[in-house]
Amino acid sequence: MTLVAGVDSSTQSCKVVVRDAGTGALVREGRASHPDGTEVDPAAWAAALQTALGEAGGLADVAAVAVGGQQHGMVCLDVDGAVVRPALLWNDTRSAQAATDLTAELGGGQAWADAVGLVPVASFTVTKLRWLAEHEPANAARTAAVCLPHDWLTWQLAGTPGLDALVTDRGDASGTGYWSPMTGEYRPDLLERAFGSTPVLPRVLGPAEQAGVVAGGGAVLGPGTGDNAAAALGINAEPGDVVVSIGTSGVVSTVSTTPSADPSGTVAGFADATGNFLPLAVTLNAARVLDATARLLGVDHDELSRLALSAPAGSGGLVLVPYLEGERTPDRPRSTGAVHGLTLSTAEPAYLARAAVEGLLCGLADGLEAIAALGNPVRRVFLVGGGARSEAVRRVAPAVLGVPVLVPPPGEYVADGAARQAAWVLAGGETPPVWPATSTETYEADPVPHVRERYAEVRDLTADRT
Ligand SMILES: Nc1ncnc2c1ncn2[C@@H]1O[C@H](COP(=O)(O)OP(=O)(O)O)[C@@H](O)[C@H]1O
Ligand SMILES: O=C(CO)[C@@H](O)[C@H](O)COP(=O)(O)O
Repeated sequence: MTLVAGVDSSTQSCKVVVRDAGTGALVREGRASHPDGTEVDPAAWAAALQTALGEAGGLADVAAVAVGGQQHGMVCLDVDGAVVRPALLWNDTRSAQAATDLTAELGGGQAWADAVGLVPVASFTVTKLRWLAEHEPANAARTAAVCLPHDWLTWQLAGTPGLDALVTDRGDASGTGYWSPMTGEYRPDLLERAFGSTPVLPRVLGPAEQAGVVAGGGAVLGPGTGDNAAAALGINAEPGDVVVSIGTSGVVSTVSTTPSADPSGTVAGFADATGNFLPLAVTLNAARVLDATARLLGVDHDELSRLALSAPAGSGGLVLVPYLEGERTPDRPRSTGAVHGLTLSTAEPAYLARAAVEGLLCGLADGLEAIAALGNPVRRVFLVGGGARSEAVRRVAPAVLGVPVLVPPPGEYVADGAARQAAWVLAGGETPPVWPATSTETYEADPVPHVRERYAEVRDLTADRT
C-alpha cells in the first residue's frame, strides 16, 4: 500500500491524516493545538506539526505529503531565513486602516477586483505588509522574503533550503492581494505600493507539481494550498458545489470555471487547487461564537445545541450579531458583537443559544446570496468544520440558508484535500485521483426569511471597540 499524508495547519490546531494513495482509506491520524491569539510565532506551528505527525505515526513510510493551511497570514523572513516577527494571522484586524488606504489609493474596489480578484480588507496579506511598513519600519527593512503559513511549513519540511526555494500554489497565492487569479502572475507593482519594496515571493507551482522532498526522509512534497481550496479538494467539490465551513472562520465557497471580480468585496475571487477558481465569502466569527455562548451560559456544546433547538425559530425576536472579533464580511473590523431584542420573555438561555446559532448562520446566508448573485449556480451545499458537529447548526442551517445541506461525517476535510493533492503529485495526470465520495446526511427545513429579515434590521447596530 502506498501512503500519502495531508496536513491542515488551521487557526486553532494542526491535524494530520495518513491515507492509502490508491483508495483514499484513512490509515492513521494525529492532532496538536496551536496557541491562541491573532499573532503567532510560526515556530509554534512547526512544533504542532511535529507533534501531530508523531501522533500520526510519522512520515518514514509515507510516499508524499502536502500541507493545507490557514490563509493570508504574513510570515516575514530575513535574509538568513529567520522569522522577523510573529506572523499576523488572517483574523488580526490591526491593518484595517491600511486596507482602507490601499483601496482608495488604487481608485476603489473595482480597480482591486479587476487587478487581483479581491478588495483589500484587514485579513489579506497585502494590508498586513502595509501595516508593517508603517508601524514597524525596522522589521520591514529586515524582511527579505514574505510567505504564507502553508508555504513556510512546506519549506520547513524541505529543510529550509534557502529563500529562493520557497514555493506556494495558486489557491493560497490568490489570497495575498498581490497575485492575480486571472493572469496567474504576481503583481509586484501592488506589493511595491503596499510595502515600498518587493521582497522574495514563493514560486507558484502548478496543482500537482512536486515541491521537493522532505529533508532527511525522502517523501515527496506537494505544493500544498490554502485551507479552503484544500477542503474543496477533500470534499471533491465540483463546479456548482458550495462548501460552507464553520471553523474559526465561517466560509462559503464554490468551485467555478471562471474567475470572479466582485467590486463590493463581499466575494473574494480566489483560485482553487485544481486549476479552477474558488469565489468565497468569509466571516471572522463562526465556531467561536458557539464557544463563547456556551461559556456565557455555563454549558457544553451538546447542551448549547439542545437549548438552541428548544427555542423557536427567530428566538422570539432576539438577535445575536456575532462580530466578537470585529468582522470582515461585512467589512466591520472595529465592531463588537451585540444582542438585540431582549425582553422578559426572550431573556432565557435557550433563546440566546438559538440566537447565537442563527446569528452566525445569517452572516453565512448573506455570503451564499452574494455568491449566487454573481451568477454561480448553487447545485449542492456541503456543511463541514468543527461547528458542524453541533446538531443545532446542522438542523438550523437549511432553514437560514434556504437550501438543503449535505453533511458528511465529522472529519478533517482540509487535511484530506492535502492528502489527495499529495496522491495527485505521485500519480501525475491532469486531474486528482478519484477517491470514493464521502457519504452525506441531508438536512432539510422550511426556509425562515423572517429570521434573516430581523437580522438584517439590526446587524449594523453595533458599538465599536474601545
Ligand atoms: N460539538 C461542537 N459544537 C459546536 N462547536 C464545536 C463542536 N466541536 C468543536 N467545535 C468548535 O469547532 C472549532 C474548531 O473547528 P475547526 O474546523 O477545527 O477550526 P479551525 O479549522 O479554524 O481550527 C472550535 O472552536 C471548537 O470549539
Ligand atoms: O481567511 C480565511 C479565508 O479567506 C480563513 O478561512 C482562514 O483560512 C482560516 O481558516 P480556519 O482556520 O478557520 O479554517
